Amino acid sequence: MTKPKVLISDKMDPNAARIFEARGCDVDVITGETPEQLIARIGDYDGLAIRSSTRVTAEILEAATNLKVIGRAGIGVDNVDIPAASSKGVVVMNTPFGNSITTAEHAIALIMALARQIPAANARTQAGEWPKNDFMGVEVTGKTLGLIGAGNIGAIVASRALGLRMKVVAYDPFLTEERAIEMGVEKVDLEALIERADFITLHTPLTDETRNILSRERLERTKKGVRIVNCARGGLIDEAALKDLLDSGHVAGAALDVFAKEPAKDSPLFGTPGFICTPHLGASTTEAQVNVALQVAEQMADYLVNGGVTNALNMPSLSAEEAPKLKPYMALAEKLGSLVGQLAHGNLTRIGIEVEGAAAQLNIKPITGAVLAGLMKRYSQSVNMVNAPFLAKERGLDVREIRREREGDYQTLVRVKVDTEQGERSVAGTLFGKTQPRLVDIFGIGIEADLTGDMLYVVNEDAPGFIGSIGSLLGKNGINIGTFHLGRREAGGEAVLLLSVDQPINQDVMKQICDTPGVKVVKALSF
Ligand SMILES: NC(=O)C1=CN([C@@H]2O[C@H](COP(=O)(O)OP(=O)(O)OC[C@H]3O[C@@H](n4cnc5c(N)ncnc54)[C@H](O)[C@@H]3O)[C@@H](O)[C@H]2O)C=CC1
Ligand SMILES: O=C(O)C(=O)COP(=O)(O)O
Repeated sequence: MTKPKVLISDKMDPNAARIFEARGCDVDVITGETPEQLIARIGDYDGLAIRSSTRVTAEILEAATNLKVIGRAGIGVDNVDIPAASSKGVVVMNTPFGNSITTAEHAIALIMALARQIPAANARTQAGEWPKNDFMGVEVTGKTLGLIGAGNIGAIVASRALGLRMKVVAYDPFLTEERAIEMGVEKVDLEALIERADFITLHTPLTDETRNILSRERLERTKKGVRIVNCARGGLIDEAALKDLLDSGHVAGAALDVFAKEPAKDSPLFGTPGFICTPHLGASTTEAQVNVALQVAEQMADYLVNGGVTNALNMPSLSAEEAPKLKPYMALAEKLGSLVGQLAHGNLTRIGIEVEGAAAQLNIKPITGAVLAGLMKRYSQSVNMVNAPFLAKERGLDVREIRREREGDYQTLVRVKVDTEQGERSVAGTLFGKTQPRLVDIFGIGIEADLTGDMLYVVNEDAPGFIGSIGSLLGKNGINIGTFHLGRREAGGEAVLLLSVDQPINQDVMKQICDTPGVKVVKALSF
């Protein structure tokens, strides 16, 4: 049998190559190549091991004719086009915990560096100035740290900050009161955090929701003298606004490990008084790099040699026997979870997963995993069907599974119920033709829809002419409708319109839909 071939394309601890070889893979280490060079080379490889420098785009995946697995020695996978990898059948794995402590420690180091202006004081002292009177610092003891994102790294930062006798207030839509109490932090909403924090530190992935989370408007509402740290992802902060507010003195200090554009070689922030930066060093300790290198090589080799799946972001872990029966239900479950995640606002505290009829005869754990993965995927890049139940438990989400005999019209039904701040809401779906997922109930309104691609969700008052007005509004804006699904509570009552479109709907068109008479709720969805 020929050995699987692995390419390590980013600088990685040498333990990774050793493990690949010990586990029966051939390995090449070729770092720093251009995309064109990687495109020319990638066709030879079964596995690609990366950190954050290699961008695995759709073009690279197109050329990767033998590729079976991409392993990220680290956490963030925003440099991998996961939908493109999935559609090519390439498994994407990461190492969700290996560098968390190290990154949290970097955030704490930057908080201390800001409080005492250590980099500037160091530079001027070594230049022979002895500027003892120019660097009055602040104590962190008793100060309020605003934590945006209370996942793995955020929780470690909170524990260290509490040790420094800071008060920690945290904003995270998935943080429950119980988990906040366990962490010793006060759960707050984002606006309260912005107004109360003396220091702010970011620990979220970069998603459509978190992009620009520290916008100009929010930065302007921070406390005068606030100090800000970002060791998560560039793009979370409006860098131009940060520069203006540092210049005006409203923001006393900012420390960035990550930038919207990396490598950052000419940022306008460079040289601004109060500004500190490091070149994406959050994960750069010997300990973390050994952890992630060993783990990624073990996981990738296990997949290439034995077919075992661990920490995959786009594939469930399943035995060969169960897989074919469960897969269509899992696809349905993932879509229902994703729908609820996109539509339910506020803090989710309880999730009920009811499986009825044919599906209830199977092992429903993967169905639960798929619902939770769908539900949480907009909050965390690292979530998958394997780790979603664990993450839900860790965050204190109350997950209830119920299986029952067939009761209603459908041979099989999967229902997802969530308790939100607006009360209980539920959606349900079934399989058509044994394999095709279909939504059949949305918040108590019967409908029949395939959840796929870009979609538009509208709640409106049922009235003559409404559907035509939405159709012509989309047509006027050059947006082609793929499928069109309708449901209503009763004639003249609340109605739901769910349609698939051939391209994402921009903000301007969303606003026009919002302004259409009779519209109560509008949301762009993506599956
Ligand atoms: N600078 C560096 O070298 C490193 C950076 N990172 C980055 O740190 C970030 C956090 O990593 P982990 O803690 O491991 O991830 P995680 O998935 O454990 O936690 C992320 C948290 O962000 C929360 N979140 C999602 N959307 C949110 C929103 N709109 N507002 C507030 N919170 C939101 C999630 O609920 C979750 O609790 C990732 O972006 C990762 O890529 C990770 C390692 C090294
Ligand atoms: O793990 C992550 O998300 C990181 O950002 C670490 O990036 P790196 O592996 O140091 O390029």
